[in-house]
Amino acid sequence: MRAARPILPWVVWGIAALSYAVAIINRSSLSALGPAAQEHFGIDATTLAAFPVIQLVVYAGLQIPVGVLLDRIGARAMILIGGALMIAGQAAMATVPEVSLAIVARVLVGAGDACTFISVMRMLPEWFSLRQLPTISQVTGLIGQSGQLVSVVPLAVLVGGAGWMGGFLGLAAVGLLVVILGVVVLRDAPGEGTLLERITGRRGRVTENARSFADSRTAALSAVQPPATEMIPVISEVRVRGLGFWNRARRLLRLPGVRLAYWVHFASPFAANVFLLLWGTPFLVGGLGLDEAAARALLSLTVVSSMVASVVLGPLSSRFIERRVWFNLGITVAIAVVWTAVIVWPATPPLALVLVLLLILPLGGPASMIAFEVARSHTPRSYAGFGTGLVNTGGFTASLLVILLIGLVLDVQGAGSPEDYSLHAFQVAFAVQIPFWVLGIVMIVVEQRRTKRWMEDNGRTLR
Ligand SMILES: N[C@@H](Cc1c[nH]cn1)C(=O)NCC(=O)O
Repeated sequence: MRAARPILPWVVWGIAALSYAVAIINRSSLSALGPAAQEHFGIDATTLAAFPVIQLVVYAGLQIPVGVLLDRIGARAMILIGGALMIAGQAAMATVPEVSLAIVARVLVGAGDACTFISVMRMLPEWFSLRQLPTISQVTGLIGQSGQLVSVVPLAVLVGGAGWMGGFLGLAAVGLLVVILGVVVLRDAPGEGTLLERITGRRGRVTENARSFADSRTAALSAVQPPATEMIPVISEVRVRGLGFWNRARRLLRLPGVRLAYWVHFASPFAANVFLLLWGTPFLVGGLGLDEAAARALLSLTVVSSMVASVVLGPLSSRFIERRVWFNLGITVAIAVVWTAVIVWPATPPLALVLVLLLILPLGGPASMIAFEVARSHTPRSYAGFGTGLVNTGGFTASLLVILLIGLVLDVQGAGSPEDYSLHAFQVAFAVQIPFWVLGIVMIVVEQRRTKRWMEDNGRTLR
């Protein structure tokens, strides 16, 4: 008799993905509330712009420490700690009277956000088969990114109706609800208990009988090979006493596959992040002369395009595992080419070209998820958190640098504020992306070759 298919992996994944969606809601909670925040704290636009930058700095800066901690205390604890930090941050945001304290609140939100995504990604391989993982990861990204939609309309409506304090306390309450669900449901791996079970000292039947797709011996799964991470003995699984951070980092970076994953994440998502986090609306309105409603409608196109790409790329990169890096590279090159066309266009670019840009640009987000697949294939298991955190810094450092450089280049041209914006100034400013694409694309090609050679030399096949 065939054993029933396990349900627990789906339940654990559902709460983990929900935690990530809440992290994104918290991350983007100020995106539609700029004027409300300015009015509430009495701040100018420059101070307002500091919020997303500080948050990104905190997020990117914490990826590696969070990754190291993740390998020590596990994904369940990190997701719950992340949730608690975000609740504290949003409760503080709701109640503090001064902008300096609001920045501290934002740092808490950024720190909690930094704990969430890579912990969710670390948890998935414990519950799903290698064949399922690319699709599950993409859908996780899709669910998370849909959190952005919540912060745009429902949160703005909530703050409009219940006021600043009511809105942000409401957000903290949603976070609390999801953390409570996490305390009851999240488990690092089959057989490991929930936090509630740890606190009460009682292990329930669900934990005792837990099975995952990763270890079940169904006919479909028996064809799937064991994870490559188990097979790469370059780094000893034995914890070496006193092995310091830099030593670990050096050992990890010696693996060409890990470096490849880093550059894959570096090259693909920054253009979309930069556009969606800060410079998209100013460019569409101040550069192309569209009205705000048209800009919003065009920006919503990016969400649709990103969702379609997530659904397509997961199964594709699972089916054609040898080509997954080329899918990422193809998307990055397409983004670079279309953006470059907009940048060098001698007059106002035609609407058709802008539409193509807005459809191609968001593919970088789902494409960057391939980096985590590459990292998983090449990172030894006990370094998985560290590796995921390291890879995740790629896209976010690139995004942060490009956001700052665009602002700087606009300022240098004397076009730093809305009344001075011009198409030409934006075209020059957005050109700062070009060296980032060139660097990313060259490094992907170089590291892809090195990885291939390394695998041949070590008799490995890709899994
Ligand atoms: N590439 C993004 C996630 C994504 C998935 N689909 C669209 N974007 C990423 O790296 N996310 C990390 C995070 O913390 O959100």
